[in-house]
Amino acid sequence: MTITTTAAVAFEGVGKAFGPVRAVAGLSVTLHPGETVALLGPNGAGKSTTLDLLLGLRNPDAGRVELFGTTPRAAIAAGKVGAMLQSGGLMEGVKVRELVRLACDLHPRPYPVDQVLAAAGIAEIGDRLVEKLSGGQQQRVRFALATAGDSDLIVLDEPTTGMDVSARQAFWAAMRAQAAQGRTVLFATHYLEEADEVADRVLVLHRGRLLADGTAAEIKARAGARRIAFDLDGPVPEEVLCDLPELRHFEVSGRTVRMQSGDADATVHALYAAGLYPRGLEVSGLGLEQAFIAITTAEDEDK
Ligand SMILES: Nc1ncnc2c1ncn2[C@@H]1O[C@H](COP(=O)(O)OP(=O)(O)OP(=O)(O)O)[C@@H](O)[C@H]1O
Repeated sequence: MTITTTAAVAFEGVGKAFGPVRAVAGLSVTLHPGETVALLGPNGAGKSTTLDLLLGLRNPDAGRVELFGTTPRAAIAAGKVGAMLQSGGLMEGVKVRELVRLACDLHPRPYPVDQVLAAAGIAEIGDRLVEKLSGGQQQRVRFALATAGDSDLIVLDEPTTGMDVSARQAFWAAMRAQAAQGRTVLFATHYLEEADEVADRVLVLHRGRLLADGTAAEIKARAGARRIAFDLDGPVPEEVLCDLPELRHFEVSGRTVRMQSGDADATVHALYAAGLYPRGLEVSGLGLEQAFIAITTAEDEDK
């Protein structure tokens, strides 16, 4: 892979181990300016380690990380990157406005404090002490710190943890406004619906490796499977269901059967051939969440 100076983020063969655990293993990926990218993966997939490497908070054991054609540290020193990390505690004993003002003062190309507070939806709580805020409000303050100036790349590690549904929606509206200004946005999430709704591109990480890279629609298609649901009039003969061709998974609830199949036509045909008469038959594509489970499960079975 050639690293070009136009890439916002370039990982080339990056590895990071903690003792025997390979947190990130041979990761190569390029993010282009203006993309909104979700980094999706289960617990321990390597998302936070990837973001730490990207921000220069850890050094890779192997490979190279570049932001805008330079080292993470240089890019950060130049104010090109705003980050909202999962763990970082907020300074105590200061008011929201004071903390945001400090972040603005530290940024080479700061925005006015009031603008930052308003964009993050915390203008009304500027006079509150940071430690008195709810978890969701603290997340907004972290977001304000990440967007205190004119950065080209915004990195967010599970930014909506602790937010309720309406706070989440408001947060993503603010984030979209940032992306609409041409910034590159990279966020780690467990929430598949967020990746589906917010990101132009989804990177699926599992055991430190990149399992899939594409639009949410491509990831769903890549999982290949279709969802089949129907009711049966009589008792459900699970032994017959087990033998259906291409079946990946099924669950029975009362007389309702839900299954995933690699070839819905073959599975449904075999259902009829086995003498079963499904009622209310529905065949549909997988949601992103099911696609994600299908991809990561297939990977585990290959081991
Ligand atoms: N400082 C560390 N020391 C030892 N092992 C670590 C350290 N940091 C991460 N790991 C391990 O590396 C792997 C990847 O962890 P990482 O935190 O990057 O995953 P994650 O995808 O962010 O998970 P989560 O969604 O739970 O935050 C895990 O197995 C984790 O236990």
